[in-house]
Amino acid sequence: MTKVLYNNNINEEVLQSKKIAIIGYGSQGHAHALNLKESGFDVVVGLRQGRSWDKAVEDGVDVKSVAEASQEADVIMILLPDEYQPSIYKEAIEPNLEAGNALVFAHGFNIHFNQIVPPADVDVFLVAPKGPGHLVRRTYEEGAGVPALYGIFQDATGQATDVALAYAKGIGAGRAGILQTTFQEETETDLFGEQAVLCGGTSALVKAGFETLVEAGYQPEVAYFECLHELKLIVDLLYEGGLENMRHSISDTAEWGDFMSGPRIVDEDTKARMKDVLSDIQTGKFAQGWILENQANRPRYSAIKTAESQHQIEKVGRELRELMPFVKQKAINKKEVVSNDTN
Ligand SMILES: NC(=O)C1=CN([C@@H]2O[C@H](COP(=O)(O)OP(=O)(O)OC[C@H]3O[C@@H](n4cnc5c(N)ncnc54)[C@H](OP(=O)(O)O)[C@@H]3O)[C@@H](O)[C@H]2O)C=CC1
Ligand SMILES: CC[C@](O)(C(C)=O)C(=O)O
Ligand SMILES: [Mg+2]
Ligand SMILES: [Mg+2]
Repeated sequence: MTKVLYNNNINEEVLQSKKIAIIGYGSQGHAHALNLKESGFDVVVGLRQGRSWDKAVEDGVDVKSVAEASQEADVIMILLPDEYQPSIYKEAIEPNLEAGNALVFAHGFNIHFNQIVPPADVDVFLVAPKGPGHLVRRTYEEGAGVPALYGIFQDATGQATDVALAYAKGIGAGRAGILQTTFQEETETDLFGEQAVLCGGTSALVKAGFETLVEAGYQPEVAYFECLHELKLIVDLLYEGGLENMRHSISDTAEWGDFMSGPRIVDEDTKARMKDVLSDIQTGKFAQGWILENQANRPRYSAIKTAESQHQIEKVGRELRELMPFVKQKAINKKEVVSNDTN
């Protein structure tokens, strides 16, 4: 089995004498900054003036411009949206890099697809949590953590691995498990997972199920509870104990239906299309398309985002969640975060 590291395998001393700049205070940025700070490390956040800046100040974090934070830090973690990283790196980070600094990423996209080419005299590594930033923060506060991958692209100082592991421990990943990877493996598996299973595959499955029931004349509210709301409860069982645990909790009727109908929905053709998706990631076709979409100011991204927000499942869901105070509460917390910054 691959070696999985936990807190007691890691000595964080190497990071204690260093200043860490977290560039960006969005989903991952706020989680890394606050977790590292509470783990006892010296953190500064690099931002432009705006919503995130105000939120970080409100959270009691030291905030400076991207250039200033990069200049004074030894370890610079770039937690900006992937598509904006290359220009901000060129303008405000690269001119402030010193030999022996560490340049860090939570996703390998820009290094792997050559959008950022760092100088040879800095360490370059990734610490990539395998979960959304808000959960990196929430689980840390609960005394738990989200697993993370680490990978070394350049080891100019000979300390890159030790610093990467200390960083991963600082954000709470050592409570859940830390695995070694490469930039190529992290980039390709992360893109595949989010497109085929976690985000793209799941959204498409949920919408198709909802539409099938509504088009057959069933109430949209019933379809919403069946195909979206209950998914969280089922996924909790998967998270806690895998497929077996989920199947232990559901009825035998559901389990038989799972065995009989699941493979009719996701069959060999689906798997062949998954392989196409993976191939587009591996060849760089997906990355090229996303880079061009951004260069054109995101016309397709914006149009699809608007259309998706108007889908019937979203309208029905908004209404139903208003009537569930326990779900609504979480939504309000999230909305506050979103309205105060972009995370
Ligand atoms: N989202 C996630 O859970 C995960 C993300 N990752 C990776 O982490 C990295 C960060 O992603 P994510 O957290 O989603 O990013 P977000 O979209 O949440 O980041 C937004 C942050 O970037 C800041 N920002 C945007 N443009 C600029 C700019 N021009 N100058 C200064 N600050 C700017 C925003 O500030 P402002 O308020 O001023 O706009 C905000 O603080 C990416 O590499 C991503 O692939 C990895 C694992 C999971
Ligand atoms: C699943 C999406 C993700 O890869 C993540 C939260 O891990 C992302 O890029 O946001
Ligand atoms: Mg991911
Ligand atoms: Mg991702």
